Amino acid sequence: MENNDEWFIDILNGDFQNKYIMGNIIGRGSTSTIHSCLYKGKKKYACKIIPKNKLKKLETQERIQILLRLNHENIVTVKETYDDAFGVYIIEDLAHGGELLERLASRGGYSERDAAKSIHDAVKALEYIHSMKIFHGNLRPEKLLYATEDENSPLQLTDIGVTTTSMSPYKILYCAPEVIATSEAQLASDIWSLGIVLYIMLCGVEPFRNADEMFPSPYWDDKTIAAKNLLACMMQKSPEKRPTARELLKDSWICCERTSEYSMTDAVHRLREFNARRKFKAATLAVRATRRAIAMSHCHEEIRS
Ligand SMILES: Nc1ncnc2c1ncn2[C@@H]1O[C@H](COP(=O)(O)OP(=O)(O)OP(=O)(O)O)[C@@H](O)[C@H]1O
Repeated sequence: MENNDEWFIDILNGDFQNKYIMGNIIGRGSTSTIHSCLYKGKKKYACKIIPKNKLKKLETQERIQILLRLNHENIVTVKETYDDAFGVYIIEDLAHGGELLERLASRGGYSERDAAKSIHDAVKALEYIHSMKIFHGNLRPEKLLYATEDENSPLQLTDIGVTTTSMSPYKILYCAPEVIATSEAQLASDIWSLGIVLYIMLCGVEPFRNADEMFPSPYWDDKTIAAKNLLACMMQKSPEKRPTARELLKDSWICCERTSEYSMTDAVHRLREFNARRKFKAATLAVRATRRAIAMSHCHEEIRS
């Protein structure tokens, strides 16, 4: 078994506590807990705490090296990392503007053009990491956060390849067919996952797997051919046939060239229901994960004493 005690800098001996004051929990995922934290009494950051028992040492060290190198306006910047016997602590920019679907669902209505603007930001982030041959591997709506509360805030991608991806039924919704079949993701798998996010944004329901009709009535009656064509390309079964992120940046719908400004009020109602269900499922997974982490930390304490 690996000795997890000293992966990087020991948080207890390092200067984490001199620099940061840990604040409230602002988010929970199935592998981590996210706190706000205050740097030198001045600037707020997010601190993501991942228990080491959910990570593989070498893989995590490599991924953290990558994360620290990333620098793009549509990616949440990782500032530094720490670790102690319990976990890895990733200090990153605090995304003040909340999650993508939360913001859309809180609006009275939104258009294909509004959806395209957000997707354009997500595609720019993918183009950047894909150009370095890095894939996200776990792209879902909660990985797309607004940097600020401003209406024109950039959308940012987070959690690039840090956690090991367990396949819960909830996560499978966003997994490309090749990931479900082989558990191996590739660059094109991110394009499929983003396609699912866009599908949900446009009609407020998830795609019906194995259905004959990809765009069933009444959900898709008022959507443009350009939007449907784009989705049909992004969600092709064969990964080789999907457009690359670079190609998507030239797509006229994504670039908002004549993209419809008609307000999709039905979609927003359905999106609110979808979002409530999504939050409930994510919270259930997070509670289970927290219980497991607490049980593990008790074991750890017992072994130490
Ligand atoms: N930098 C950040 N700023 C603000 N909120 C954040 C930040 N990072 C994560 N969050 C919030 O915390 C929630 C959980 O984060 P995330 O999904 O990355 O956890 P996770 O444990 O890696 O998830 P999983 O392992 O289930 O994929 C997000 O949905 C988001 O609301």
